[in-house]
Amino acid sequence: MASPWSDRASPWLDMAPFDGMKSLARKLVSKKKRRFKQYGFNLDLSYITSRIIAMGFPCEGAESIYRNDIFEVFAFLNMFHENHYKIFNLCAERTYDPAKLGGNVEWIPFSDHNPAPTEIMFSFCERVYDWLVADPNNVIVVHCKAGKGRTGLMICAYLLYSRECSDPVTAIQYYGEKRTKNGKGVTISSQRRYLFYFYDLWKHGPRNVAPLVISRISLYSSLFVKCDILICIACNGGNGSFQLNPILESQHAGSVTNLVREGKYTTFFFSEVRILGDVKVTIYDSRSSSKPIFYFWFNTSFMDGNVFTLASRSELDKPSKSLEEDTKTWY
Ligand SMILES: CCCCCCCC(=O)OC[C@H](COP(=O)(O)O[C@H]1[C@H](O)[C@@H](OP(=O)(O)O)[C@H](OP(=O)(O)O)[C@@H](OP(=O)(O)O)[C@H]1O)OC(=O)CCCCCCC
Repeated sequence: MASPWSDRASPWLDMAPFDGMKSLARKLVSKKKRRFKQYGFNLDLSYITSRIIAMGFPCEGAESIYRNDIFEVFAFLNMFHENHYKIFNLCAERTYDPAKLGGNVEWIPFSDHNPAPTEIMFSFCERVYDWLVADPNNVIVVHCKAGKGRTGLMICAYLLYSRECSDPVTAIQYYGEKRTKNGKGVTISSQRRYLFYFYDLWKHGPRNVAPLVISRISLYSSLFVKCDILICIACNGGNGSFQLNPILESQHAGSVTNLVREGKYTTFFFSEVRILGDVKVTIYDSRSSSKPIFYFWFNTSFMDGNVFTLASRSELDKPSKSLEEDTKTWY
């Protein structure tokens, strides 16, 4: 899709040109994301469609050396989309004064490398739709920190909601191509899983929110034979919020009724761990419980059958480099 701007002179050209160091730092931090480098701008920003813009976080001060400068973003938006842009900030770990970007900013904060409950995905799509349908010149700008994963999850949801893409695989591929040079936009496994959940709900309507009981967790990897594993399970009780309440922390006495190790298999048995709605399972090594070995999310309404299996390392979120490719886990 062609970029929707004329060849008007850029006021930004009047500003002092970026020096080599700043340009290099921005390029390196952008990694494989496509940048907007025209009319004197140098922004971590991509047009996904002519009306959907993805970008990295708008910063001030030293961080604007290697990320988007909030004042440059403001100049860009007012040059090409004055009075017709709405910004969605998905970044939980930082924010800014919305007035510095004209004030039309909605904050939907969620954590880096994690999905959003489908209820929040639908609410986002409804607000985007209302804005875009209000005026044919209106555009949306979606960002998180890098403007890649969380941004991609929500933009792909809208591409499905608006039927600009026919299915999640197409949406993920399309977004990946428009946002990155290597086609890798939405790469976190649980973010992709939640996009399939969203698509199922969009196509087939709501599901019954099903409570489940976890009685065992099995892990297959030589790594688990050597370390003491901590398992943390939290869920939101099906209320569609980001607020996850801890249901189980295996280091607490009584949570684990038995632990069986056979070769590379490690199986934890629990006394009736009840879960409902969005569930996050996090596996730690007790010796370094600051950084998980891996984690993942699922929703109990999408559990077809009694076993939830992640059959390879690539299905885990941010897996430790020490996990083999054939790592498995099932519940
Ligand atoms: C001279 C500069 C050399 C810098 C080289 C840095 C090269 C480099 O790796 O830059 C990138 C890093 C990290 O970059 P960011 O700080 O922007 O972090 C990214 C962000 O968390 C993405 O999530 P989201 O915000 O899009 O939701 C995530 O994608 P996902 O969640 O999908 O995995 C991505 O992981 P990924 O890359 O896909 O694995 C992270 O790299 O930047 C910094 O560390 C900023 C500090 C840079 C300090 C610069 C000081 C001047």
